[in-house]
Amino acid sequence: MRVLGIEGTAWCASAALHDTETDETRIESNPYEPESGGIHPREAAEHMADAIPEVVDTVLSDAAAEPGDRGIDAVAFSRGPGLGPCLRVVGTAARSLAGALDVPLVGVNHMVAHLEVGRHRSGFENPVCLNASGANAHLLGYHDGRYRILGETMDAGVGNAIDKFTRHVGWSHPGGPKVEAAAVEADGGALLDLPYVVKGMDFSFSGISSAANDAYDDGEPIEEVCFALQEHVFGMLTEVSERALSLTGADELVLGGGVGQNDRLREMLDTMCAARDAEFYAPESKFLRDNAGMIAILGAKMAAAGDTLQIPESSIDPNFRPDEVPVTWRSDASSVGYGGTSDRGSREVESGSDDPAHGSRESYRDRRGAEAVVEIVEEGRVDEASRVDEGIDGGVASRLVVKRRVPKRYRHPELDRSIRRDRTVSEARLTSEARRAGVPTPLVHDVDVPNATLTLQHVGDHDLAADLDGVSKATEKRGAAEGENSRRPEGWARTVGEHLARLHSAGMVHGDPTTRNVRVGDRRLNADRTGREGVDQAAADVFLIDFGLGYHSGHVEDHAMDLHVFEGSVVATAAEPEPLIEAFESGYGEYGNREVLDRLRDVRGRGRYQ
Ligand SMILES: C[C@@H](O)[C@H](NC(=O)OP(=O)(O)OC[C@H]1O[C@@H](n2cnc3c(N)ncnc32)[C@H](O)[C@@H]1O)C(=O)O
Ligand SMILES: [Fe+2]
Repeated sequence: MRVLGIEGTAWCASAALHDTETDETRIESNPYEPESGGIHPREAAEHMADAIPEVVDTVLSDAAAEPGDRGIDAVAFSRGPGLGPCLRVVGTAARSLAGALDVPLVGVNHMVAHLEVGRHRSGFENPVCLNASGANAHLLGYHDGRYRILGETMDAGVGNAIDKFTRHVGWSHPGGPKVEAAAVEADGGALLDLPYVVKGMDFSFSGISSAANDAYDDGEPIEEVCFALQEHVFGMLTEVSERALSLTGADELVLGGGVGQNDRLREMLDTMCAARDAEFYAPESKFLRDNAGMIAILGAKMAAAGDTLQIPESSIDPNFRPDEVPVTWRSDASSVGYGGTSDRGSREVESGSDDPAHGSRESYRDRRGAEAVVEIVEEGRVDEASRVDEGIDGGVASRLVVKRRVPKRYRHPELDRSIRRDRTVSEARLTSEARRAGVPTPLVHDVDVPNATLTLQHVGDHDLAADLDGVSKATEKRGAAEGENSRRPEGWARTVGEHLARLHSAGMVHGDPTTRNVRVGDRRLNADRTGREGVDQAAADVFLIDFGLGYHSGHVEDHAMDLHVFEGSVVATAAEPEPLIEAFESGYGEYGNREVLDRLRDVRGRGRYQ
């Protein structure tokens, strides 16, 4: 099959011909280069109107000149997201071409094209995908017929965030390559401190662009600012990518988008994947930046699946989100989701050590999460004096979790040290404070800041992600058979809402309340807690853990963000997220501030493609 692709969402007017038999893609592009400042939508659209007919002509006449011209089987175009005036030019050109050639029309989502090109060329089965482009930044994973958004920027796209700084210092568009070149010239001294903002698998760049502008205005050498900007921005993207791999159990990562051309970003992602035995693939530059090559490649897959458009329904969509696209071209049943059970990072080791001086160690488990190594230790008896917290009766056989935040080689060593230290301290402090506010959390037994290590009480017998994924259906049945108060996932979700409301009312934010950070079900602890400290049966078997990204805040926006992170993790996992989200919000509404729920609608609806 031979498919003509047309791209023109913002700056690149491009046409391409992809031949599925030879897997060759012929690309012709004409970029718009603003004389000053960033992209002006009207000028960009004028550029598209001039340049698109030219690039299409070139590709078509080249094709016709080939010996044994086999014609064109479909016309694919970028339907969105992008700048409305530009997209309209592309849509009109594509419709008239499909009509003239009398072939089907295919409407391609530009963001899905950015990632499918990497999947196509790597041959990976089921990767997590990081899109690092100008106007966007997000992590996607395929689940149940859609690409779900596992995490995304809460404000600017990554390229735009960097370009905002380069505009400030008077460099021409695009700024990304100039920042990369300047960063190489930095002298490697102390790393400038810039905001590093990760919330679950979401992240924010708005503070970092302004802080970089301020640093430059304060006379910091531009090379140092560029260096720090890259270390922070790409460190954040690499961290959330690792978290997505860990949470989904996926072991393949592909990179897409124009910023993916940056060597430092590729190096970080490569180092991170190597350290966790995951495969990393970044396509060559021409398949990363905008052009019609990726549109023709995905267009061909869609056309082969019969996923074509009738003219009346072929309108463009400037806010076209990747999770709105029904994935018709993948027949595989495989999925990535929060409940991923093929956690390659985990292994179980029976240690058998039975030294009474250190308590009897019945089993030892080493689990590699995204940022920490967790060891579970069975102890015969907990030494009362070693507890930082007080609260449960001594002398019970107890399971401990030893959690160590391991150094990350992909990250700048200074940044790495301060992140691990800060998170260890926050986790210890907030875990205890939350419990005092009535939210069930593990007891903190020991805090070792220099080694970024915490010793915590083991709570729950599985996490909520496993529940949503159906893994623990058996557990539920067993509970029912034993005549216990067996609870459905909606019940857990509701309780999480209540817990977050209590936490927020006490002026705290969890920072990462995903379904993996909710531990459920522990009969022994229920018995121990029920009726005490005002903790009732329903609430006592749902625990919040992992407060490393937590902080103190009474702001409605920060509280709404917690709810958004939780709901994002539910949507990424559950086949039917709606009832869970409803239960969660009703639980929150019971004890929490209504304003936060209103703000949540805002956060959700915020257009992120400006
Ligand atoms: C909606 C669509 O129009 C948009 N496309 C887009 O932004 O073009 P793309 O080619 O994916 O990315 C361009 C961005 O990529 C950055 N860029 C290019 N080379 C870079 C480099 N070596 N280092 C850092 N950034 C780089 C540019 O500065 C610019 O911000 C998108 O995909 O979000
Ligand atoms: Fe793009």
